[in-house]
Amino acid sequence: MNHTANPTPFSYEAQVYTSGLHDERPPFTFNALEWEALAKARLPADSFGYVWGSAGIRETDDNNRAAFKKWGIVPSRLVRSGFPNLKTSVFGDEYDYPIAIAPVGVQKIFHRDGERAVAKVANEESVTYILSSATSTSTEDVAAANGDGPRWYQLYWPANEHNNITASLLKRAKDNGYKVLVVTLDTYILGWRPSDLNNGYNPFLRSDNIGVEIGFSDPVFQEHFQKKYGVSIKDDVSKAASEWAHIMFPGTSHGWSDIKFLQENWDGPIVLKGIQTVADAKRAVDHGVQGIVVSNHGGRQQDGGVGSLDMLPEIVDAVGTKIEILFDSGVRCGADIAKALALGAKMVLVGRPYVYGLAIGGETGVRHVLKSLLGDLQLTLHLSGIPDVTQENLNRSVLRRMSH
Ligand SMILES: Cc1cc2nc3c(=O)[nH]c(=O)nc-3n(C[C@H](O)[C@H](O)[C@H](O)COP(=O)(O)O)c2cc1C
Ligand SMILES: O=C(O)C(=O)c1ccccc1
Repeated sequence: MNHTANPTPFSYEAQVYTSGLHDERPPFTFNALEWEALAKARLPADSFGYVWGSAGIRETDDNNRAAFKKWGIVPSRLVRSGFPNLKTSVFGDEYDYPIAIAPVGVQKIFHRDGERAVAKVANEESVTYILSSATSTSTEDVAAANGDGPRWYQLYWPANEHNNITASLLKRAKDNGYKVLVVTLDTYILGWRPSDLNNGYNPFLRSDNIGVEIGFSDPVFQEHFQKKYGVSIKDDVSKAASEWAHIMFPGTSHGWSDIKFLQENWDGPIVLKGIQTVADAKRAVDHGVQGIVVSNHGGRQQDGGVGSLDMLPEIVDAVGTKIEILFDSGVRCGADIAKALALGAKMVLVGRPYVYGLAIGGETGVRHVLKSLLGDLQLTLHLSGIPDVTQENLNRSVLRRMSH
């Protein structure tokens, strides 16, 4: 199937300059590094702390950014190509753009329109939407907002004793048109995050229980809760929220042999998110999954870690011909996306930038961020003489490792 709704060449800057002639200004800055500060000015301290937060003293987060700066793009001249084609092919399907909306939970703490706004804009801009299973909007409502847009489903994986709940979550995702299952492996418990610890803030345990919608709307979880406590969810909402939080984040990891259960309960591609070593990438291949996301969760889980991009080349060298490799953590601009693609990623997940856009301006903000990143990516490739994002044209030969 082709997820290609938008075949026309992309040129956001041309649109912006033309509008400028009529005194129309973009909704907010194009400087991607200023989005964080704008979001901070808009949000309550605890929700800003939640999106900005990283583990420990933020070394992993810092290393994520530093990793991009170790590579420079070297341009080729006199290349007669038009505006670069950004289409990419993953798991046998074609997608208009090589970026996806990273799964981010509890989006209503950033804007009242939350996941709905993001899913709607993702469809309009033809960007793949990955729904977090820790969201403040149900699987079904997000699918409705996303319409015929490309969408994938991210699983926080309940412990084996709750396999019936996992099966129900997967069935709902399948029934609602989510094509790829992304299983996050690095977050069976939340990391040590000083910003949230300072605020005593866990979005699951807030009084309005904003991050538990997928659980509360799940018939198998409803039944489980009723059976265990003898009351319905609405009769003891805070107990139900804490029960759901413990199911989603059981505190201990699954093992590799548990992957089989997911394969038996999902008939599309399965992607493991959070891989950081060659050994694990090889295990993923051995266990027959279709893809991995080289990711350290944006540095939010384990501190003192390597930059996610630092690990990408060796993982691509080891398993790149056997499995699809996606990437996230630290992506902030078009050149970052180009570097991750050049190092072998098929698709790049964007996290905090679009959340900042959501916080700053709801749908308009998300649209501006996506268009900016794609416009920047496209011009960066164009001016580097790179006609498209296939490995044939966008590969390590366009990068130089810098000495600093
Ligand atoms: C506020 C927030 C919530 C997140 N929630 C989830 C989630 O529910 N599931 C998941 O797999 N990853 C989650 N992530 C991690 C992202 O999917 C992604 O790996 C990370 O944001 C990438 O790093 P970046 O923010 O530096 O781009 C979350 C990240 C943020 C910032
Ligand atoms: O904060 C996160 O990184 C995350 O994955 C999460 C966990 C629980 C609720 C929402 C997001």
